[in-house]
Amino acid sequence: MYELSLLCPEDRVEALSDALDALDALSVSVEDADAQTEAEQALFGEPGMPPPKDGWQRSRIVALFPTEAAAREARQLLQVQDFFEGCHVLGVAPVQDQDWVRLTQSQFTPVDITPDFWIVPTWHELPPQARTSIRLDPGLAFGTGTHPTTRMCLRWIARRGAGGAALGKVLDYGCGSGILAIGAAKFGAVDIDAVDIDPAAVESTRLNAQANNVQLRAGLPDQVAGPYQTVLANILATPLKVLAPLLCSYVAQGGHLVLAGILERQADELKEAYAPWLPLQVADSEDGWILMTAAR
Ligand SMILES: C[S@@+](CC[C@H](N)C(=O)[O-])C[C@H]1O[C@@H](n2cnc3c(N)ncnc32)[C@H](O)[C@@H]1O
Repeated sequence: MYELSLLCPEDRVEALSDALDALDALSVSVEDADAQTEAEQALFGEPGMPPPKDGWQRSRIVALFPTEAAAREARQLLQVQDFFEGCHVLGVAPVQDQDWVRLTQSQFTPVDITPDFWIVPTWHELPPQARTSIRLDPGLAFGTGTHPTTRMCLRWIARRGAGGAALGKVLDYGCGSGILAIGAAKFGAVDIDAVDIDPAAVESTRLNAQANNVQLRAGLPDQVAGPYQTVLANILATPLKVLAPLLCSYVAQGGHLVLAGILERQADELKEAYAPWLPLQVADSEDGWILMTAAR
């Protein structure tokens, strides 16, 4: 296979990508041409905040073609179009044949949450020390066990569950892949709701629960039926602040609220936002992220 690489300004990305699709490119990918340089700019802000930028200043577009002739023909056709003004051809080059499945799989290896609790992709053997495990492959929804926010929530679940304290009825609010809900089931919870605003996450949670022989109810947030002994929410600081009264109202007497997706510097604003309902405390930290918990 051959790849045609182009450099273009922000306002040409869509036209060029559409044209490459129309020219039967097998795939088209768009990258920040200034990534890892002084000129790199943030593109996404937190949900609820204005995005810092609509698109990258300069993008590198890479289109894959089955033959060199097809890649060169696409280059020639594009160069004479009006919308190509301001764009540049970086080159046409062969792509090394690789075992892409093996390459992708090699990037996802078993992850330890505690010495004996592991997240393991289905194509890997279970590590011998994994007394408890979640089988999970990377998919459309967030939550593979590698992100510090997910890991801290799982550690909290494992500590509490392994310590003999019942997790009781559990709510995983913003379930993504369902990893926290499945983790709670692995540590003894039997009555579990897992909800997300993203239908793809709900579907992913259902499939991952099935693959792990776990019973839970996955759905949209309107299916929440509290109160719960354990409320888990790994979202981000801004939505967590907006959700404060709602999430606190779901926590049963004697229950626990566990929040992640919060940066160290955001601890005070979260404490303040939750103070009318529950006294949040920092319970764990990893790589600049913190876990905040409260008991009712
Ligand atoms: C960071 S992911 C966490 C996924 C998983 N629970 C974990 O810990 O890895 C956050 C999830 O929250 C969902 N989400 C964001 N805002 C939400 C809201 N207001 N209500 C419910 N879910 C929300 C997103 O769709 C996403 O799947």
